[in-house]
Amino acid sequence: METFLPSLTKVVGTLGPKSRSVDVLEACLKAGLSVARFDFSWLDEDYHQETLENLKEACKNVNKLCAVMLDTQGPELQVHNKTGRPIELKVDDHVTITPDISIEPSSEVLPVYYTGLSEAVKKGDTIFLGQYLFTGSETTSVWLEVVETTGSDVICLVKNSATLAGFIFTMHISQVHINLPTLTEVDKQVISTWGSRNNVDIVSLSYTRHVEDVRELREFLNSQNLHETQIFAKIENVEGLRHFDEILQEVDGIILSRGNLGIDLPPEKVFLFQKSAVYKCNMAGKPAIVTRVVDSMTDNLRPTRAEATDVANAVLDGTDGILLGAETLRGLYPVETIKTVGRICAEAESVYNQALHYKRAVKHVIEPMSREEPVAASAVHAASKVKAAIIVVFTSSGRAARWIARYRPTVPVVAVVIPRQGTGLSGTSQARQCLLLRGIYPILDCPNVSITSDGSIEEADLTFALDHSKAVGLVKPHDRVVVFQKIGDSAVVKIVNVED
Ligand SMILES: Nc1ncnc2c1ncn2[C@@H]1O[C@H](COP(=O)(O)OP(=O)(O)O)[C@@H](O)[C@H]1O
Ligand SMILES: C=C(OP(=O)(O)O)C(=O)O
Ligand SMILES: [K+]
Ligand SMILES: [Mg+2]
Repeated sequence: METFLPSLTKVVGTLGPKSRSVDVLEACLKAGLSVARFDFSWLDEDYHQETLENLKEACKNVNKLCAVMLDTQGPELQVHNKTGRPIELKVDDHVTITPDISIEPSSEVLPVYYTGLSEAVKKGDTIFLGQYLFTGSETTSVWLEVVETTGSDVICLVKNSATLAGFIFTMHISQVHINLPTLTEVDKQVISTWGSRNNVDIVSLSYTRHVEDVRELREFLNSQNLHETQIFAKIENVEGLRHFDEILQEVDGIILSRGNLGIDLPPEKVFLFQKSAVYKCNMAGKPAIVTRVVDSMTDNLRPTRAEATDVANAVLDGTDGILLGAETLRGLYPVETIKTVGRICAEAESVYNQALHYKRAVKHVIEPMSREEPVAASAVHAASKVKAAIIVVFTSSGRAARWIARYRPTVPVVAVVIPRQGTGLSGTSQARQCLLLRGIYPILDCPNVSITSDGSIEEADLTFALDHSKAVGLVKPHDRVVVFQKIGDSAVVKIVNVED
């Protein structure tokens, strides 16, 4: 049987060839997909638009919300293999990387559109190249070591035999600064057309390296009238990690891109950065998303035991969401992958040390301290004391939902999103952005109820929330529910019983 909310932890799925029909998207949503990621490193606006239209239809058919995330290309280096013919590389052979993109890629030469490469690298540096970098059992991506540079060319030693398949290969050079803007002209173009047309909920800023990158994107979004769009910084290299604290202050959320991070860092360092970064996000009350968890499910129905354990550990670390890439984009089992990840997350949530987390969250004060936040904390505390089935929170901006999520309640939180009066905003973006927060299940308020300080209307709205929760099976008659709401200037926690 399908549960309505398979897990409190959210699943972000990258949409592509294997996940763009209405049927598959409906199945993905039912399996627990909350956020759709459109990766503009691959394919064009028309392709992504078609997928998005199908997603909208699927959402309507299954009556679920799904957030839309635009992922930028950023300063990603790519080798374009126009013919699509596979390229064989043999261990111990040499291969030359050249900025001359008029050359066809082959076993001898790999053209990449970046002129500064030979000046940026030195002997012994590590370069990775592949359609989907380093999955662990390598046959489709390659590890190269820089031997020498001649002029603008870089000569490398091949460290593992591989067949590069596909039309675009991503190149990653470990711990080397790429002198290209984080928000490129191509990205600006995509945001101003595709992003604006679809009023995207989130931009995922690939290769965020400095806080200025975030500020620049914010300014650009504002210039495009995308004031409501949130920014998630994708941390993919050591440069981004080094500036993590400043970046975290400016963004709405963090994506730990472990695909790239895992090859930028020595392997033994990855786990600690994950734990530390997720912890910082938790304390700041901002969502943390972890990527690259079940690579092997791209071609297999079951994850490896290491992958399954890794998903669980990400949940125990406090992550809000798991981002699936190749698994949903071009994998054979997009729906099964979402289901499997959801089941592992739910199992880990059931043993999550919420009490310890709660204590730490209470101790860590976010400046400036808001008066409502401690009340949100007591709502979460009350929910566990009275064994509430759910928490209901009323929010306009999503802020109140974030406060509640920060204390990591063990029960689902129904966030009723009330459009802020006089702004002309519908609240849809705010509701969908809540889909990135662990445990938060947003519902859009019934559009006809206008908000006054009149108690009767507020009661009517709680009835609406409880009826909906009953209908989807989150509560049943006689369950207890904790409500967190603002009435005028006061923040209120109350405990109610669900009626028959
Ligand atoms: N039971 C209720 N029915 C309808 N509206 C409510 C109810 N409880 C609270 N509200 C309203 O919901 C809105 C929550 O928005 P707000 O306080 O601005 O939250 P946030 O800071 O999260 O944006 C407030 O306008 C509040 O008065
Ligand atoms: C998700 C990642 O990046 P990409 O955008 O290349 O899929 C990653 O590096 O983990
Ligand atoms: K990208
Ligand atoms: Mg990446």
